[in-house]
Amino acid sequence: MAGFRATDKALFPIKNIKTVVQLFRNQLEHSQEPDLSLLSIVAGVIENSLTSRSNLQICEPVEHNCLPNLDLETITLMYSKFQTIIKNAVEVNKQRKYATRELVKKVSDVIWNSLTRSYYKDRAHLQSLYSYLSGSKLDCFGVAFAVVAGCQVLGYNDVHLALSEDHAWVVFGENGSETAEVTWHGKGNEDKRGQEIGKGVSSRSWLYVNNKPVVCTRHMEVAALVSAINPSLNSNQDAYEVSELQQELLWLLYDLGHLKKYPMAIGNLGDLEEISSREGRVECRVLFEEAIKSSRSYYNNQHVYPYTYQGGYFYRNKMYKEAFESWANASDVIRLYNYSRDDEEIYKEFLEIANELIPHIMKIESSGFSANTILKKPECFAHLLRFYDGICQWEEGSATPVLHIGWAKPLVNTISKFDADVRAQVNILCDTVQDGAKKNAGICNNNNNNNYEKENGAQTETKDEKDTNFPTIEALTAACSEKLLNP
Ligand SMILES: FC(F)(F)Cc1cc2c(N3CCN(c4nnc(C(F)(F)F)s4)CC3)ncnc2s1
Repeated sequence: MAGFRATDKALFPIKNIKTVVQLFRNQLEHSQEPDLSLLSIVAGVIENSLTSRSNLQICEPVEHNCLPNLDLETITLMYSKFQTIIKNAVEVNKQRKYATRELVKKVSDVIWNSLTRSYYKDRAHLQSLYSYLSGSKLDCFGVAFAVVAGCQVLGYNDVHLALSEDHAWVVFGENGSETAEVTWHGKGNEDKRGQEIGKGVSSRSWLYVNNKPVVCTRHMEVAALVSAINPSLNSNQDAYEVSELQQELLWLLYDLGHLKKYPMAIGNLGDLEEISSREGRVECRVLFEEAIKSSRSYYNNQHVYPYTYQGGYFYRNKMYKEAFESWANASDVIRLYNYSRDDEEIYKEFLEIANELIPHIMKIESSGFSANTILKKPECFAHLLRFYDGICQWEEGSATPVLHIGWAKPLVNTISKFDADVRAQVNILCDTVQDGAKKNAGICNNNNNNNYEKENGAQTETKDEKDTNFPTIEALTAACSEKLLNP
């Protein structure tokens, strides 16, 4: 059983980040299960006290880093409150080893029905059990996490959190073979709580990552709650102590091996390292590469965010050719999905890259001051075509259109910045490979070694490679922009 043990209680009152890390280390390294409700309450109290307006002025700097006094009393009260809510509401049939769908649905109902009637669901700091216990508010992730923590309280250690890039649900039963929705997704969609995860059209949507979710162990559920810590004070400031705590805890989880199969958590750590790097740690660029390797190794390269984490890093550091390659690799992931109305988050991601970031790069690069401009590099043109082609293919076979005229102007603008002699150096080698879900004559750069290239056999080559009896880039560009201009 998990639990709030004497060794943990001895750490209170907690006055600094080092002691919080020690509490997490105790829980993670102890042979028994880490206690999700205890750790979520502790993380939530710290986050909320350091990011809420009320506390700003009175946060006295206790020792060098200023944490509010975390006393045992406060934490124990909330910890027992959660136990009581769950145990009083759900009678447990102790004969059963595994949870049933009814049990999971019942725990979800207890959480669901105790939430405040209506509140702004996308607000920050609504992810922890502290938010649930002190304000009866949770966000979409928070509900799923609370259900898993609730099932842990009841002794069902088969119930685990399953995470896609924009949704969360649970797995349970023998070898976690059963799945169930336990929370809502997006705005204005009926929740599907209790149902098993989409077998229908939604299974081809990015939202369910082609059934390659991150299925958490207890330790990875701790990584999820740490990843969900939100240090933001407001839209352009972070509470320093909260992001420092998050970074320390992510390194603890990293060192213990619990981020190996969790690309987004590695990406989160990469972002924090870019902002303030730790002595003696790998540099953030390596972390972004590790997140990509993790997705390729454990999730059949079906996740997009590892590439957009990396692309964002390259973009911020003015490494534009590398950014184009990361974004083209992200596009190679999305091309195999069908776009559905639940995929707005990733749609916005690609829209921002195509219509804000790439045009911004083209503006800088064509201002004539960049000596070794990317506009002279055929591989940059190849990456861009692969990027756009992936989005075109994402749309193919989807019930919902992706592209509209708003995409065309930036696209044509971007492509036309490359001179004909540069474009002519890019060959499109296409062979249409009938692949279960999507035919394609896609473009992919022969530098990326993800399985897409092997599966589909389409590459681009620069001039000095094979000869050119293939449709020229002009033909493809014209076709692509033709399609865009006359959908
Ligand atoms: F559970 C849900 F529904 F919330 C889905 C999850 C999201 C998410 C996450 N995120 C989401 C992606 N995210 C990104 N931040 N920047 C990103 C990139 F565009 F730069 F790639 S992606 C922040 C952290 N980080 C750890 N774990 C999870 S589980």
